[in-house]
Amino acid sequence: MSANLELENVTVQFGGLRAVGDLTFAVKPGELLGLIGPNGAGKTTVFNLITGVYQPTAGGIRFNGVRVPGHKPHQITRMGIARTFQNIRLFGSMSVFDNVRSAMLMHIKHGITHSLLRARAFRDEEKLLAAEVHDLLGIFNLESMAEEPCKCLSYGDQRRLEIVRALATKPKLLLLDEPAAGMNPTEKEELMNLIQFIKEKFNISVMLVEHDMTVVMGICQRIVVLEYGIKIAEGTPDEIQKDPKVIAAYLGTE
Ligand SMILES: Nc1ncnc2c1ncn2[C@@H]1O[C@H](COP(=O)(O)OP(=O)(O)OP(=O)(O)O)[C@@H](O)[C@H]1O
Repeated sequence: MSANLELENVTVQFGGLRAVGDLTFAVKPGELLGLIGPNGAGKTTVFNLITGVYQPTAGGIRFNGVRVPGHKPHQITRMGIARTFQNIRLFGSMSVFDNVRSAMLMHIKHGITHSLLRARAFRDEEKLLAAEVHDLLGIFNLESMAEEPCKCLSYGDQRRLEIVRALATKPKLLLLDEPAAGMNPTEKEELMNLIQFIKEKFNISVMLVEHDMTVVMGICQRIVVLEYGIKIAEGTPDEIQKDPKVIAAYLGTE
């Protein structure tokens, strides 16, 4: 099932700095929503609020009706929210396979004590797990590199692997933080296709933070625009591109 995320009047204050102020928006089931704004507008902070890295000073966040604040990041991952980061965060010397396997372990039912008591159940799950990892790597054309240390992969492949790692936790909502950073035009084109493919294939909602306007305007169904932590606009890519507030605050600074 796809996801429904609601932020209602969310504020977060860091000492004297209000990084996000009174922010309300929703990501609907199956939607691809863009979150844009100039540097320091509060986009990554919003991801950190949704994933439990920060707690809101005020306001509410609900995911499929369940309150998010108060839960730890790994509990929120289990609720079905996965993310990638601005800077690639893979285990460089671990193999591609093990990077994806470690993310998928989130879903192993049996703990160590249980495994000792029921070695067979553990072995069965390990086999299932390995098969699922290979399936995922196959879908994303990374199967032939499964045993390579992931630091040997090209930059584009590492970015793709990060997305695969996030998908391995079986999310209903995927948060992508600047996935096109450092990519050339061909890689960006491939990334746009990949994001749309993922959304359809896995029937998930996607939230995209991205500075590249070709990518944002090309694939997002709706866009929320932040400036100094405040929402200044929300609408379709067409509406956003014509919005005078957005042009002044954001596109005007390009
Ligand atoms: N833990 C923190 N403590 C203090 N200030 C913070 C913290 N996290 C973020 N900020 C501040 O909040 C503001 C928003 O930062 P954030 O990283 O969310 O912006 P952004 O829109 O993602 O920027 P960019 O596009 O450059 O990545 C900035 O002024 C930042 O310095």
